[in-house]
Amino acid sequence: MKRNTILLQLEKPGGTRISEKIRDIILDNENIEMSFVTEALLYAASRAQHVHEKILPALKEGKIIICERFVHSSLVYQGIGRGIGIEKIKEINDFAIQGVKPDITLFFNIDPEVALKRKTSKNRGDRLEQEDINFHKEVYKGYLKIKEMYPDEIKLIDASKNIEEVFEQIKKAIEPLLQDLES
Ligand SMILES: Nc1ncnc2c1ncn2[C@@H]1O[C@H](COP(=O)(O)OP(=O)(O)OP(=O)(O)O)[C@@H](O)[C@H]1O
Ligand SMILES: Cc1cn([C@H]2C[C@H](O)[C@@H](COP(=O)(O)O)O2)c(=O)[nH]c1=O
Repeated sequence: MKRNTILLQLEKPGGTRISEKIRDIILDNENIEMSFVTEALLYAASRAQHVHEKILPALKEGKIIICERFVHSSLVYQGIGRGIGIEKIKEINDFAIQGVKPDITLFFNIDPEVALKRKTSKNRGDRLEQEDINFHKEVYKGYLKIKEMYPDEIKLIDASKNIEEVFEQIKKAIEPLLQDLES
């Protein structure tokens, strides 16, 4: 289908009233007793609502969607970081997303220690961000593994560069795709 060029900026992984409530439960620093399985299912549930309420209707209207974080995040954080396994996480997410598949995924490649410093410079960070640095290193390695598994779907962006340079890389990565969609 020819897509029109309206960009729909969507929040992650909330983006709807219900998804935001689920996200608050996941990231609440007080929920220290949450099991890894519960965490994985809640991310999938939040994503299911997002797909149902926002993504599918927007796709039907021919809109181009930019979404921060999608299934790959769960594959690496819950599948690898939490040790549940990529296959199980893929299974529950396949059920959640009803066949929706991104045309392209941008992976902002940066040393996990630098990323964590950036993200926690203003506050102490959410329940996931407060995990030990080794967890974040595993997640980072997980993203590299996922990139090897799906080389054509994922484009690497060097996020160690300044914001202007990062923006230029993003434009270069998505421009061919936008041209394809408009032709
Ligand atoms: N290229 C860059 N160089 C230096 N600082 C950066 C760069 N890109 C982002 N930052 C800073 O790093 C912090 C986190 O960036 P950003 O909000 O883009 O990450 P995020 O993963 O979307 O965060 P979250 O989703 O948790 O809000 C912000 O304070 C932002 O200003
Ligand atoms: C979508 C998703 C996210 N996470 C983790 C990653 C972050 O530490 C927090 C919050 O996400 P944000 O978008 O950076 O604010 O949640 C995760 O573990 N699994 C996921 O599927």
